[in-house]
Amino acid sequence: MIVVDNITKRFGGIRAVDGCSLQVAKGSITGLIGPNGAGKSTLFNIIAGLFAPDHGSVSLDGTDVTGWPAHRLFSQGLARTFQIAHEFGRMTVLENLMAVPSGQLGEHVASVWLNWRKVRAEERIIRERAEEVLAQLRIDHVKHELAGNLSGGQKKLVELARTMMWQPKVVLLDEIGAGVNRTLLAEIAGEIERLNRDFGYTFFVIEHDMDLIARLCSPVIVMAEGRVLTQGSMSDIRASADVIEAYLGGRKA
Ligand SMILES: Nc1ncnc2c1ncn2[C@@H]1O[C@H](COP(=O)(O)OP(=O)(O)OP(=O)(O)O)[C@@H](O)[C@H]1O
Repeated sequence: MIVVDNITKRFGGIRAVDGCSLQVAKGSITGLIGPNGAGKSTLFNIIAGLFAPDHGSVSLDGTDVTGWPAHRLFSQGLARTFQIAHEFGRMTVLENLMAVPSGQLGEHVASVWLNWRKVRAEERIIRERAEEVLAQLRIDHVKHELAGNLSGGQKKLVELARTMMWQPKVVLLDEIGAGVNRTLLAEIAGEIERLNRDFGYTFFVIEHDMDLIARLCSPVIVMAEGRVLTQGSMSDIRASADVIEAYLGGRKA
C-alpha cells in the first residue's frame, strides 16, 4: 500500500530521515517504533504530504505521490489522525465529522445557488455517513456533545472517526494511545482490529506503548537515526540486540 524508497529529510544540519526505505503491506497493521528523535514523525509527515523529502520517493497503492499536498493524498485515500484543534472543540462531535472535506458541492458558493437541492442531498449523505461512523466506533451517544468537553480517550476516538469519514485505504495513526487509560486503550485497539478485519483498512501506526504495538502490529518496523534498523514480529524485535542497543545504548534515547 505504501512504498517509501530511500527518503532523506534534513533540517539544517540534522538528518531527521536518512535514506529510509520501508513498505506497508495492503491489509496490514504495521507498527513504527524507535527511540525519541529517530525520525518517525518526520517520516509520517512526509508520507502524509506535510513535508516534501529532500531525496527519495513515496508511492501509495502503486501511484508515485512524492511531494503531493495533504489534501490531494487525502482524496487518494490516505488519512491521518490529528489532535482536535481548539476551534473544533467548540463544535459538536457530529459537526466535527461533517467538517471533514469530501469535495462536496456545498463548499462552492456558486454551486450552492445553482444546485441547492443537490447540496441538501449531499449534506444528508454526509450526515448519514457521520452517524454511521460514530455508531461503528460506539460513540454515537456523544454526537451532540461539544468535542472540547469529551474525555481524552473519547477525543482519540473522534480523531479516528474523522479519518474514517470517506473510507480511506490507509490510516496513519500517530500515538493514538498517548494519555489514554488502559481500558479505553483496549477498546480503541479492538476498534482498529475490527476496521482492519471487517473493512480491510490498512493501518500504519507510530506508538510508544509497546503492549499496544505487540497486540496490534505485524510487522513492527524499528527506526533509529533516520533509517530502518530492523523489522519483524514483536517477539523478534524484543530479542534483537541492535534494538536493545538503540533504545538503551545512549545513542539517542
Ligand atoms: N521542524 C523541525 N525542525 C528542525 N528539526 C526537526 C524538526 N522536526 C524534527 N526535527 C528533528 O529531527 C529529528 C527527528 O525528529 P522526529 O520528531 O521525526 O523523531 P521521532 O522519532 O518522531 O521522535 P519522538 O518519538 O520523540 O516523537 C530530531 O532530531 C528532531 O529534533
